[in-house]
Amino acid sequence: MQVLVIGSGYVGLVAAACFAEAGHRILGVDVDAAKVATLSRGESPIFEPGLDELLARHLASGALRFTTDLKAGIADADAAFICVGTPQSEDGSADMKYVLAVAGQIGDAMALRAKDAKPLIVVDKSTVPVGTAARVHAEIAAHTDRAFEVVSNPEFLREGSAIGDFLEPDRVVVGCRSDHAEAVMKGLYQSFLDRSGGKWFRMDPPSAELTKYAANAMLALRISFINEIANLAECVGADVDHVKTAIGADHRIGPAFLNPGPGFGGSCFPKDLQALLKVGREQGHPLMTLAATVEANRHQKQVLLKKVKAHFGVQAGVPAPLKDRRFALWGLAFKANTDDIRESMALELIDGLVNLGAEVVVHDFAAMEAVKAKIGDKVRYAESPLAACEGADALLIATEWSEYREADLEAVAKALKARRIFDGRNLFRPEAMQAKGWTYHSLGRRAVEGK
Ligand SMILES: NC(=O)c1ccc[n+]([C@@H]2O[C@H](COP(=O)([O-])OP(=O)(O)OC[C@H]3O[C@@H](n4cnc5c(N)ncnc54)[C@H](O)[C@@H]3O)[C@@H](O)[C@H]2O)c1
Ligand SMILES: O=c1ccn([C@@H]2O[C@H](COP(=O)(O)OP(=O)(O)O[C@H]3O[C@H](CO)[C@@H](O)[C@H](O)[C@H]3O)[C@@H](O)[C@H]2O)c(=O)[nH]1
Repeated sequence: MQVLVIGSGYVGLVAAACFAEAGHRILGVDVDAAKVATLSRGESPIFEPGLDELLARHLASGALRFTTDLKAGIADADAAFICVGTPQSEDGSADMKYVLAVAGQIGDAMALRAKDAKPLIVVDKSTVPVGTAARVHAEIAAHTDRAFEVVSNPEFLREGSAIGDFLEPDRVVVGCRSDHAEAVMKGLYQSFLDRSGGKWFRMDPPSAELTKYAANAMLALRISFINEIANLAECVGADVDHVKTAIGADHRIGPAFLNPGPGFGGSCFPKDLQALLKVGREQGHPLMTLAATVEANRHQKQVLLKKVKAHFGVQAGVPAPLKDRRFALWGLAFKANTDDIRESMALELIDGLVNLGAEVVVHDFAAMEAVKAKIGDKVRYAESPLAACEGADALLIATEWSEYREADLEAVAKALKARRIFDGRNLFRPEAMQAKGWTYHSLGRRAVEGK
């Protein structure tokens, strides 16, 4: 099949590369000429494991090309995927300006299609509020009388494991109203489902649109829930590792997405939750569990800083109480295996420490450049995890890169001023740390004090 993929960000690039992998001919489109030039040279503008290889292979074979001009591929396209951003507006709602702009551009370009061409399947893959398929339809129809149908096909990939998620999906959700649209979508996805054993769900477009928000809301709710249980576990002397393993063994609950952390971040949960809350308010149906999820996460993003403040005896009203302290911070990305720092808790932690007068030396395996561009010399940047620890009063861990878990802690201890770790990802067990003389604070397990 011939496919236009409009928007070459995390979702568009992964979709383009994976559809090419499935044997389709893909034209990736982006308004950002610099990004298109980078991609056309075979370089990926984002860090996503496995993406570089797929891009290189399919650019070389000619199955995948990039352009700034969507007209270049519209005449022969079977489907056109909209994968542009839907950022949060000031009132919390999803900003639809990029999606509707693309709809207008598709409408204009439709004149290049033959009058008797099969209907173009316009696929909305961006995360959008219920009713968007109808809005996109109206926008395109205002520009053309050529045949088309708008389909909602929400994307569930996670950054950091996006290629695997796309090639082997748990499920594909397609909101459409015709068998022709369903057949085109099956043609694109069937080989992935054959490989993963994933499920195919055809439904109406509004249900597909709501499914995306409901999935993210449920996942975020689980995280806020386990974070609250972790915080409570500390108060009552329980260990959240035992609790999460035991509740996760109930097949109705399941073990995934029950890891306490320093507050969820990223480009999706925070904005999608706000967008769904806004829809609830507009409908006169406030979503109470979701509001609590967001509030619990706001609190959670402060938990690690609170532990640091308590340990170092920071008192309210004392100016720059940490002015003689230096902290090493491992992890800047909102989670491991990505360079994305959108809504990363690490940035809030840096703000909190710097406001208290502390010096912060940071390390990350992929997100250093993004942080440098955002906050410049507010912190110092270390070339290695060990270098970050040199002369620091404590090590703070915000992102669960596996290399951190496997670090040589004896070398870390030599670099630090004291054996002291505040771990926002529970990378180590408290007993093991205590046996080696560490002061070790983590989430939902007892804190241990070294000698
Ligand atoms: N990032 C994720 O993990 C993820 C996962 C599932 C769904 N989503 C959703 O997918 C959508 C895209 O997210 P993303 O993270 O890929 O965004 P992104 O910001 O990384 O990429 C969007 C791209 O669209 C381009 N663009 C904007 N207007 C354009 C136009 N008129 N024509 C062509 N290109 C245009 C931008 O230049 C940019 O490269 C959002 O709605 C998001 O919520 C994201
Ligand atoms: O047990 C867990 C799992 C995740 N997180 C945090 O939750 C956030 C989101 O993580 P994750 O969901 O893995 O990353 P995203 O790439 O943001 O993916 C989410 O958002 C995407 C965009 O909508 C969806 O497509 C995905 O299905 C959905 O998982 C991150 O801060 C994680 O550190 C935890 O704290 N504990």
